[in-house]
Amino acid sequence: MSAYHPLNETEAIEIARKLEGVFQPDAKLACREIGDGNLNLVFHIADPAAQSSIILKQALPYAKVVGESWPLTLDRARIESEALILEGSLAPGLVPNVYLYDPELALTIMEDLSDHVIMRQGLINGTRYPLFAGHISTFLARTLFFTSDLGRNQQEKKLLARSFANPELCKITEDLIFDDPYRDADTNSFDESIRDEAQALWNDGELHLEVALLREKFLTHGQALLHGDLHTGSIFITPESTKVIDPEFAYFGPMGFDIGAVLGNLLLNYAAREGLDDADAEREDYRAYLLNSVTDIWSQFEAKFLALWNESGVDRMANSAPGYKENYMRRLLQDAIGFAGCKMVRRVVGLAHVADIDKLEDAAARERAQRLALRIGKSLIKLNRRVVSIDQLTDAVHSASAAAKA
Ligand SMILES: Nc1ncnc2c1ncn2[C@@H]1O[C@H](COP(=O)(O)OP(=O)(O)O)[C@@H](O)[C@H]1O
Ligand SMILES: CSC[C@H]1O[C@H](OP(=O)(O)O)[C@H](O)[C@@H]1O
Repeated sequence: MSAYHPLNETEAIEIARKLEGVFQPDAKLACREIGDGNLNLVFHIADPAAQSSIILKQALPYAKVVGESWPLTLDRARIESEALILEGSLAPGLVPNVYLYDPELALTIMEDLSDHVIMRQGLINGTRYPLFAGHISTFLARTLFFTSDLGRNQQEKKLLARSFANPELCKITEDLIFDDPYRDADTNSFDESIRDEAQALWNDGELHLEVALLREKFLTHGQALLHGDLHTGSIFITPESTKVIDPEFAYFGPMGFDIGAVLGNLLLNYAAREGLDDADAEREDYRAYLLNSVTDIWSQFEAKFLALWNESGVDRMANSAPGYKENYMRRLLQDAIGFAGCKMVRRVVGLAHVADIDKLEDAAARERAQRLALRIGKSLIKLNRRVVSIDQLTDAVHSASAAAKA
């Protein structure tokens, strides 16, 4: 019989106490369940006297945000811990250390990052993170390159892909990002005041073609091992340090999906500022910072990825075919921009929104932010296959902002 059951705080303490080399045997441990995500339990366990602490994350057999009516595999705890360990080896210092994975209880014990803040909250507070573009571009370039056919032996890559099939979590993304927002689905959730926008999404054939093409990529293009859910709620940050958490959606998919997740979530914060009553100059200054971050992330990613390719490329044809690298990087940029747009649309009309917009208390302000996020998202989706430069993203964002004000 399986020993699995959701833990309470006392049980979490007992498990943490057994972890070698962390707590003294007689330590007085305190525990709080702090999970604020959509899926799992997260326990913070600390010995305040010794100033030591750990995080114990346990998968529930269902999606917490919906309840027991939405069963979900416990194997996602294995995927998350294996992905964290692999990412940590490829991008040292950019993910938490994993101390233990227990398959029976579907739990992972990892480094406590409570001295960082969740980036979504940091952006909502208006904090700037000058090192972020450098850190996240390194994370993306190294994890994506070294798990792709460009940087890894292709037979080994196929074997690795077996452990990251992750069909149940992929299905969540396939539905919530690439299908439900474009039809009158039960899972959708939006304010009545923007029903006209939702209906426009359901009836826009040009948009549906682009989303169907991006969905096809998500379904079929096993380019590299993705984090799979790289939004700003999956990033812990300080001005000096960046740590990526929560890769339970990891699978072999199109690289642009991870890049687009980061860019799209920065742009959701940009759109949310439409609803803030900051003095205009201050608001536009922060928006300029966000857009600069977006272009820096892409430029630094491109440079780092190409440097890795030039130094460590394992595929003779890909290394030497004239024009192939340029073609590859252009397709990556196009995918990133298309996926960024999809990520924006789902967070306004689909299940599971973002605090940047939802926490705007004034209904009219929230509506302005939602409409702008949709305008930007749709424009990026429609633009994606025509993009040749990251500047086109910036232009599209400026045009959408200007049109929203007109
Ligand atoms: N390593 C960690 N250190 C400190 N807090 C953490 C850590 N991992 C998760 N948390 C806290 O738990 C919350 C939910 O974690 P997350 O991994 O995003 O769960 P879910 O998979 O349910 O979305 C985070 O927003 C953060 O507050
Ligand atoms: C029913 S899961 C909805 C949504 O939640 C996940 O995010 P997180 O684990 O960070 O809370 C993921 O983005 C899913 O699309």
